[in-house]
Amino acid sequence: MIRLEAENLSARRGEDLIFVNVSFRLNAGEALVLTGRNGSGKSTLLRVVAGLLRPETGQAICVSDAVDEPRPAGEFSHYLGHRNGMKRELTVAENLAFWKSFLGDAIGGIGASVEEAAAEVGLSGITHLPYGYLSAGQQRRFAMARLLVAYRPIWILDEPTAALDRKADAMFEELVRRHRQSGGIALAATHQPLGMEGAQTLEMLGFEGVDLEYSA
Ligand SMILES: Nc1ncnc2c1ncn2[C@@H]1O[C@H](COP(=O)(O)OP(=O)(O)OP(=O)(O)O)[C@@H](O)[C@H]1O
Repeated sequence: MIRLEAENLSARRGEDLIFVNVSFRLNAGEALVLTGRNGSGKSTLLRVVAGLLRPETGQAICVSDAVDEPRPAGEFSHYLGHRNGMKRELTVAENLAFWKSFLGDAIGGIGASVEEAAAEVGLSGITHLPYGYLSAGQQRRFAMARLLVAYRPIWILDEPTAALDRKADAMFEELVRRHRQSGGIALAATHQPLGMEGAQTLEMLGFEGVDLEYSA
């Protein structure tokens, strides 16, 4: 079992403090949806929790039965941002194999094979193609398959289904639902339902104020 704890996070971009005093706690199977207007700091907060940006104050940690001491949350996290993070000239299989070995499995689980992950995102049989040959929707689906090839209990998702069709939305919603059912945690900035039933919400208020409405 794992738990994600964010304590007193604040972050700066350039000169500006984007948010302050953000704290939340998510247990295994739980989810948090970030809302707020454009520029309010949703992406920034997700990147801080993922360990991609250094917070100005505070920390995001993962507490796991499998490790003695709390670890930075980023070590247990997948981050799916706006970019797909795949090389166009490599095949899908090469891209996913790269991520599988680069990310490795976090303690507590084992990632799917490349072909299993392709099947999960509904795209079996085309992993031999160069990534750049695929449609935008297919490319996005394979970016989602990255979440499956390496085991990470925390999924950090920045508008993951923007520009996807309804069927792909439903597919991804199901992946997130299953991830949570097996004890995973999901953290997302999204306007879609995304398998986030029962999620907590956190409204980012940006510069307008430092108080954050936090509702369970
Ligand atoms: N690399 C950067 N350098 C300086 N400022 C930045 C940088 N990236 C983002 N910002 C600023 O930080 C603020 C928060 O941006 P962020 O992308 O976190 O917002 P958001 O809530 O995710 O917005 P959106 O809904 O448009 O995706 C914005 O004012 C933005 O201009």
